[in-house]
Amino acid sequence: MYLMKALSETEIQEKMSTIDGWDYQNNAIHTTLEFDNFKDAFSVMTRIAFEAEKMNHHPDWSNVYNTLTISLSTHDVDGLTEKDFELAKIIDALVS
Ligand SMILES: C[C@H](O)[C@H](O)[C@H]1CNC2=NC(N)=NC(=O)C2=N1
Repeated sequence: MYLMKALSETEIQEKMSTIDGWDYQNNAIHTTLEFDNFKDAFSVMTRIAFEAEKMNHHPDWSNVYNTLTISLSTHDVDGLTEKDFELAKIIDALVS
């Protein structure tokens, strides 16, 4: 299995400036999304799930009613890779 290279701290800072509304903390990037209701939250989760499956890159997330909390990291390298930022951008596009 080909493993992507974990990004360096400098590369992470650089990539953080290309996404809005995400925090970098504990080797992962995080966001919280709020919707009008549970149905909207779960509908977006379903759409994200299909994209994640296509990429074979899966979010760590939790949902409480209308709120979706997402953390992205690359478990295989125990860090952040291009894929995390790629998925973050896909998520942002889905909710914008
Ligand atoms: C074997 C399988 O391809 C890997 O475990 C994939 C699946 N989805 C994944 N998702 C995330 N977020 N990180 C990974 O390292 C990862 N690895």
